[in-house]
Amino acid sequence: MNAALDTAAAFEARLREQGTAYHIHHPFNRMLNEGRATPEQIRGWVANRYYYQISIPLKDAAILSNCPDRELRRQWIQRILDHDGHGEDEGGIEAWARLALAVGLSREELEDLRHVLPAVRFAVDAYVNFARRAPWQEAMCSSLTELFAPKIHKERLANWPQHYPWIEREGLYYFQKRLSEARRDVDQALRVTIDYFKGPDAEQKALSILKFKLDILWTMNDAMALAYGVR
Ligand SMILES: O=C(O)c1cc(C(=O)O)c2c(n1)C(=O)C(=O)c1cc(C(=O)O)[nH]c1-2
Repeated sequence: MNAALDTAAAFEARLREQGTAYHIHHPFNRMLNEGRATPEQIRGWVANRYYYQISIPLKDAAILSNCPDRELRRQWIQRILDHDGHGEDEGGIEAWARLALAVGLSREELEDLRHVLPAVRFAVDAYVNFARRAPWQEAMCSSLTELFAPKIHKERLANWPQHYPWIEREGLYYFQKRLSEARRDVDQALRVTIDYFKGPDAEQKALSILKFKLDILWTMNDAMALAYGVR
């Protein structure tokens, strides 16, 4: 029993070690969070990331469509509600739209996707397509970049108000909202991943899936750095 717990803890530690390749370390993200970005660069990032935001529920619906486990579906469906909203809750996509308005984009230019770069679109679509085709446990595992997301959201909440006082504070609500949601998401996805990927080969497979997802986020930043520059 203890050996099984040790193995699970060691596997989780290896997953967490992959955080060295998280986009928090990308020069474009570092520029944003260290206060060196121009309003145009911030607007470019927000408009491009919107494509990720609107694709997340499609990705999660694809996972649900492949998952025969009712109990897990009952938990996983919360992700779609978080982003699309339900009842009185406007949801994360609307919160992202508020961020866009706060940085000076119009709702029209956000929603018609005119600023979305081809490589960002390809990278995000690769994530959705992976979720459509892969076994649902692999697709759930690929969400584990969220292990590293609370730190990046916290950096934005801590640094953006001082570096970018021209952005209305309410615009940053999305990042606050994600702090607790991401922690809960990670608990679910970690449980599935630790249960499903047993043994060295399977663990290696999980690590390669996580790397694939890290690469998606990194590639989005590469594309934005090329289009909007890095200072
Ligand atoms: O701002 C970020 O850097 C960042 C990263 C990630 C991530 O690591 O995948 C997500 C989010 N934000 C996010 O807001 C979010 O809702 C989300 C869902 C997922 C996922 O893979 O299911 N990742 C992320």
